[in-house]
Amino acid sequence: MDENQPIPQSTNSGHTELLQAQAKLWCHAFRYMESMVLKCAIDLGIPNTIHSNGGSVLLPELLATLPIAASKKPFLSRVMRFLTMSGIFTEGTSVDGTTSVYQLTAASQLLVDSITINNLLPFTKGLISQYNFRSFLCLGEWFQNDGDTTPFMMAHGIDIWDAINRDTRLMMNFNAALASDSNFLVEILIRNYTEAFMSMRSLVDVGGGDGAMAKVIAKAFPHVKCLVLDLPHVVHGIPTDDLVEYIAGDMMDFVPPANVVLLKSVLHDWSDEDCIRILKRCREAILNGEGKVIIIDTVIGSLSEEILEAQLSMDICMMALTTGKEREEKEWHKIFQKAGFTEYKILPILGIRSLIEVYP
Ligand SMILES: C[S@@+](CC[C@H](N)C(=O)[O-])C[C@H]1O[C@@H](n2cnc3c(N)ncnc32)[C@H](O)[C@@H]1O
Ligand SMILES: C/C=C\c1ccc(O)c(OC)c1
Repeated sequence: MDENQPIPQSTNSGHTELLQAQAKLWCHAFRYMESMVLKCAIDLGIPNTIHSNGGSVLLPELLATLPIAASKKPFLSRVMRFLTMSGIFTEGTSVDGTTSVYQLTAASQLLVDSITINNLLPFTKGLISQYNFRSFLCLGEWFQNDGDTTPFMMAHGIDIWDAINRDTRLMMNFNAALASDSNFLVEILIRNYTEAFMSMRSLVDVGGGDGAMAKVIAKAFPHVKCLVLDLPHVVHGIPTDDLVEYIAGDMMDFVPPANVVLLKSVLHDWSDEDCIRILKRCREAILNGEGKVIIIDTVIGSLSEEILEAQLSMDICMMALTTGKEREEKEWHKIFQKAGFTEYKILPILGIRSLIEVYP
């Protein structure tokens, strides 16, 4: 056969569309393979290995470096082929034409653990954790249930915040996951939102976790007094820090006073009623009514298909794990009004997320 001839497709069977629909169905039902095989690559340390090898690795080098059993070596190229198809790696042929050479893509560069900046490995691991998978398996049953529960609670017997409270490992992984996301976004913020930081006097990061974002802000803008409010078991596990002050408390009851009140990835964990309650506390915290609330969360809608898919996927994730949701602008507008705020401005400067300034 002539090597340059494409393999003939079944074009005249009269069943092309039907067979394409079958392929679509296989792909859809198999979408979790993208998660599972990515998890496999992370477990084996493949992104780190390619990075430490100078960004490019030959298959035999990869096989020699990774912790894999001799009998499993013939299987690795299939994992790499799959992840190349889904945009995690690129695959080419070595100069001498005898073997494959793999490189990182922009996406897998974010999974390199040795880089402290732009390292989304902890967050990605969090997304593909067993806690999540088990919750998603309960989604159908949850819909048939009238009780006041979440798929996470059905799977694990307790809600996500209690689970984090009881399981130290989960708390460390969860805090590290969110901290990596915050570190990623705050670097973009200090470059693109500089003037706003310059004019701040004090900032309280409500539900600020281990203080990752507050610490970067305090370092970049030393004139801003930074506070972090989180639940007692989160705050008590954190070593004290000269840059930020940690306050243990419940944001439903009290938010310490500040010029700017920050809520990142917090409101999407909660129902509209809970968000209104949290926002009322935040509004009361703004010193002399001079300042604002800054929300970093998703406003559903994007011209980028990939960003929209990420937003709607995180919405399902919030449905499975929490009592929250991702919101469209009109839903945000309603809760701001009900919490007593007058105006807001959406700055779509953070990809999947937006920065929303809300004025008292
Ligand atoms: C999704 S995490 C976001 C963490 C951080 N803002 C970030 O984006 O990196 C939600 C945070 O809210 C905290 N939280 C949950 N309930 C809270 C409450 N009632 N009062 C204060 N913090 C709370 C959790 O402990 C957790 O750190
Ligand atoms: C790490 C995986 C899950 C997760 C859970 C709750 C959140 O609010 C969240 O915000 C981005 C992510």
